[in-house]
Amino acid sequence: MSPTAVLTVDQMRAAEQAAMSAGTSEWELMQRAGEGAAQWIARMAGGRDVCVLCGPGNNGGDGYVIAESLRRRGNTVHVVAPKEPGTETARTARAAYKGEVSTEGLPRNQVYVDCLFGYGLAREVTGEFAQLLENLRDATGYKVAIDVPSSVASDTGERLGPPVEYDLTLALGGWKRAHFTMPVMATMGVKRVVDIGLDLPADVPRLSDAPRISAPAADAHKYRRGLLAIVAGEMPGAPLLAAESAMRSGAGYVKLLSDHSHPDAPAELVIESAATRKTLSDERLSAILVGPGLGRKNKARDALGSALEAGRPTILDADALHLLDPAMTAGCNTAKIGLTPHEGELAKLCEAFGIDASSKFDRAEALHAETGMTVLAKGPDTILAGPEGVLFFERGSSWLSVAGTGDVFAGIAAARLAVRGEVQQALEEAVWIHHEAARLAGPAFTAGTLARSVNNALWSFL
Ligand SMILES: NC(=O)C1=CN([C@@H]2O[C@H](COP(=O)(O)OP(=O)(O)OC[C@H]3O[C@@H](n4cnc5c(N)ncnc54)[C@H](O)[C@@H]3O)[C@@H](O)[C@H]2O)[C@@H](O)CC1
Ligand SMILES: [K+]
Repeated sequence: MSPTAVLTVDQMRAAEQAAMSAGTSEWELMQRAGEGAAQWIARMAGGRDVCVLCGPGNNGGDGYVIAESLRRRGNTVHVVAPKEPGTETARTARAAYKGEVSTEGLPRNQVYVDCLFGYGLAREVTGEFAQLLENLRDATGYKVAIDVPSSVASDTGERLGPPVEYDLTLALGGWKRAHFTMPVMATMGVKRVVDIGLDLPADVPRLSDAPRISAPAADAHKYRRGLLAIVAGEMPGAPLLAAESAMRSGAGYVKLLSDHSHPDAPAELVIESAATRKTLSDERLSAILVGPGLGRKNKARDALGSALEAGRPTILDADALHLLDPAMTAGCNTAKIGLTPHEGELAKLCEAFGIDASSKFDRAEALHAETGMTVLAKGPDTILAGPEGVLFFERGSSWLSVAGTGDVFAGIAAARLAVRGEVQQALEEAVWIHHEAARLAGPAFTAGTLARSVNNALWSFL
């Protein structure tokens, strides 16, 4: 079992099929899933009454196993099932449940366990099922989604029925993509995987694990710890913010290449005149950041061209992503380049590189596959596509939705690249550091406060 694997419905079905071919029956898998979920629910419920909503498929089957397990533990259990089970295994589970079943209505003030639909949900939820989900949405009580919320498509996170806010979501056997896709991932409450003993594939997208960040070597000096050059442009504020966060992300030396006067710059930031081909070809440069505040005029295009020509490990953000096209990257070692687009920039890049995909996941994956560049698709959900595969992330603070946090992120990413040298590792670390800095910065922070929280965020990963 690889607990971080994030699977499509087809991959999940294949893993279950493999277990069944190896001799474990579907009923055995359902019992493991239901019993595993019931252990969590029993803990959360204490002695409270539990209401289990059962659908017509195997997700409903899990519900009957959960209901019977909780009934045996002494909880008062109500099952609401508008339809009789339609699969053989769910019928077995139904027969094993020794309590009452009603076809409609929702008792009040319960611990609600939603087993109407799992990954088999294939179309819009209507009729009595939609009514039940609306009742569940409006009910007061602790709400648990089994496997996935019942109105959500597992592969895409698409909403196919009334939205419900859950307190706990128990993924059965492994994560599905919907668990890390906005906006539905924000409705799932605490998320946990219930292990049912499946052998999950290793070559699939996975959930990022917290990184380990090393302190500098005992004999480190500023160049060995990484020298980062930040290429400024038209607007002075954004590259300065990126520099503020980069200086606190572990690199030994951060230079801002800018013709602005920067009266607010901290004394420890080295500011040199604007980037030229010559300054960017300095062999000591461990990484280059281009994009924040760059502008989109000819001068900006030239600066980007010089940075790409230098061939150093490079992060491209903001305006650089608007200027980038296949002609500019031709001849570059794209394995050294990381892109950090938000949604609009990702769409623009896909247009420039001729990629026809619509979901964030597909766009990020295809852009990496097409160009060789590593793509960090930012936003309230985050997808990283690079040579090591695709990574999903848990959500960061929603206070990050303020101007300048992207510049702060770019600074962290570029500094980690200067330290690590590997683009995908640097971007993965940067997401964690950014989220942790946001947590430490508290509510309603500004980008400047966020940038100044970055060094303390590193504590969590040492
Ligand atoms: N296959 C296995 O080995 C295991 C499956 N498990 C459970 O099985 C679930 C998947 O089961 P199923 O594939 O049976 O599918 P689901 O139980 O998710 O639901 C699909 C059922 O509902 C119907 N349906 C789909 N969309 C509908 C709609 N909008 N309105 C009305 N009916 C609709 C389908 O025709 C099918 O009967 C998983 O999410 C998980 O909970 C677990 O028991 C673990 C083992
Ligand atoms: K469900």
